[in-house]
Amino acid sequence: MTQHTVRTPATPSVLEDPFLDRDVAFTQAEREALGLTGRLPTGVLTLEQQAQRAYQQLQAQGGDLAKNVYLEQLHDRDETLYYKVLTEHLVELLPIVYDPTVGQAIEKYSHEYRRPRGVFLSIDRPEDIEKSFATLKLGPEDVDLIVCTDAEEILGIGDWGVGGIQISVGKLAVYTAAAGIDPRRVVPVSLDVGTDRESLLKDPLYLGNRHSRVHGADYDAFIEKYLRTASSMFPDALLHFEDFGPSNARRILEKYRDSYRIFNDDVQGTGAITLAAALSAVKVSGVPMRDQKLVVFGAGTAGVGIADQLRDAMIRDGASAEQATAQVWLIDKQGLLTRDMADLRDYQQPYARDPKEVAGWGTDGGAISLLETVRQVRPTILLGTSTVHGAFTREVVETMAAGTERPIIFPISNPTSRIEAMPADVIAWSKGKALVAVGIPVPPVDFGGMTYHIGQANNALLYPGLGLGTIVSGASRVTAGMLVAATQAVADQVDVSAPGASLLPPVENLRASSAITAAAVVGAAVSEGVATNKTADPDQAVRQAMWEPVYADGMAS
Ligand SMILES: NC(=O)c1ccc[n+]([C@@H]2O[C@H](COP(=O)([O-])OP(=O)(O)OC[C@H]3O[C@@H](n4cnc5c(N)ncnc54)[C@H](O)[C@@H]3O)[C@@H](O)[C@H]2O)c1
Ligand SMILES: O=C(O)C[C@H](O)C(=O)O
Ligand SMILES: [Mg+2]
Repeated sequence: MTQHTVRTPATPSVLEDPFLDRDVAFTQAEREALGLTGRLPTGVLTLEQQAQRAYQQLQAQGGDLAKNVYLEQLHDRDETLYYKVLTEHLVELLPIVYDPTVGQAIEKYSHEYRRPRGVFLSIDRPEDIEKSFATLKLGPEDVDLIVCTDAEEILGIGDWGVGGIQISVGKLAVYTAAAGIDPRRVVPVSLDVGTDRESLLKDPLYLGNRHSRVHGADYDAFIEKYLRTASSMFPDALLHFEDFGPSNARRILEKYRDSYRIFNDDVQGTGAITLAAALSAVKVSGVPMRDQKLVVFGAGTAGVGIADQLRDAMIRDGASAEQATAQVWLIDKQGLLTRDMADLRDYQQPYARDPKEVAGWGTDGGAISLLETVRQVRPTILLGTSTVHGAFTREVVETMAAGTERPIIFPISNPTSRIEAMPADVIAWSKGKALVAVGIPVPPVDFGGMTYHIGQANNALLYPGLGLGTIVSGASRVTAGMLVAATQAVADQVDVSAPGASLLPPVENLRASSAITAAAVVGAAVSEGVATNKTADPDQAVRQAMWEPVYADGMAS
């Protein structure tokens, strides 16, 4: 019998490692030294030329999902090139790697799957958490940031099981593109606790745990084990929680915020960016923050997170706690929330109204509707976090505009299929009076001879800077003061003096804007006494920390 020798891998390992690979940008000398002789076409291109080619290939993809898949493949091949393309075309590509296209990538995850990225932790094998992180071969000081999701409430599209890994990947891509967080020092995580989506459970190609969602003590123990293991293996890492369901997002944050370096993006990031947009809008409307009246439609994780931040801002502006709380009205599936309702969530309770106060209000099948609430309250701010497409009807917007001179209207449910109203409609229905921001990127709106620039009230305009500031300061906790500093830093970057101006900084400037936000966060972490790296010059510390997509000088090693 012929003796076969063991076959060496067909592709040299350096070409398989996305942090080392430069493909045809390797020089002849590098090719020689790395054992790549004869394994690449002779031509040597620069990073810029490779980025041009990749961008051309991207343009040839048919549709946004195909572009997302193409970019993920590039991400898996050459991280530097991926981030070069992404940062150079951020305005165009953010909606592809992030919201709204990331929603499709999540829904189609098991079918579009090419290769794994991230760490997949299963509730059926909690004993594997440590072993799984250990396979990364990263030391205790090697990780700055971990984004995890259990995918129960992805954007506004619900439960997508293991496909949720793509929101962890997308959020991290934004952290790097927007704030220069080093992509070698981050980890995306899927906490696979099952799914209640029948179509996934029945799909033979579904890649996640094939059972319904686990709740209760086993779920809690799994989350606690994740937190304990991640923070003891990587004590410097910020632990970002994304798209958990309404019964867990806030509960986990409240339980662990004082003992771990955790951040819930949907509660805290969303609250902070929406407050930044509201601060800009208040400058235009002239109604002081302490006198604002807020109606929240969709009183879940994001809605109440925002309500809390706006209430705190009213208090900082001089309102008493009682007055500020009384200036918030929450509406959920039951209609306007009142204290006599048996099924209120604990975080909704502080804002539930006294039934006596609303006794004479019109009801529809027993519930007080959004329209009736707007009619009665004459709110100055209307927020949409309900996932109900079209809920802000013409009548609602017209009623809002009849009750206040410059209504502030933020339909921020994502993705586009869930938005409560499109900005062009809100502006037209309010005859150009409404001050609008939404979660997705939208083009400017022309109305009545004016151009209205619509700010993107998406936590992506805030969390990258907050994260960078947390990492640079080595903050042991993400404090309320750090969130306020981030909010104020974003709001301060906006000039609303021109009519139709955006309420938030443009995505074009996201890198510069995130650096400013990060420096403010470092300052707050130092003054709040949670910084472990105390720097005298936050701006410089932040700038130095920002990773750039370049092939480092010398040989890849
Ligand atoms: N722009 C941003 O930065 C940002 C950030 C976080 C969340 N969001 C969006 O906000 C939406 C909600 O996200 P979440 O994490 O708070 O989800 P969630 O499930 O915690 O909250 C949604 C709430 O809306 C309520 N709701 C559903 N149907 C309703 C109806 N017909 N009438 C009134 N209320 C209704 C639900 O009962 C729930 O309380 C999503 O679309 C998400 O994409 C946007
Ligand atoms: O992911 C986004 O676009 C924002 C937000 O975190 C959301 O859940 O919608
Ligand atoms: Mg989210």
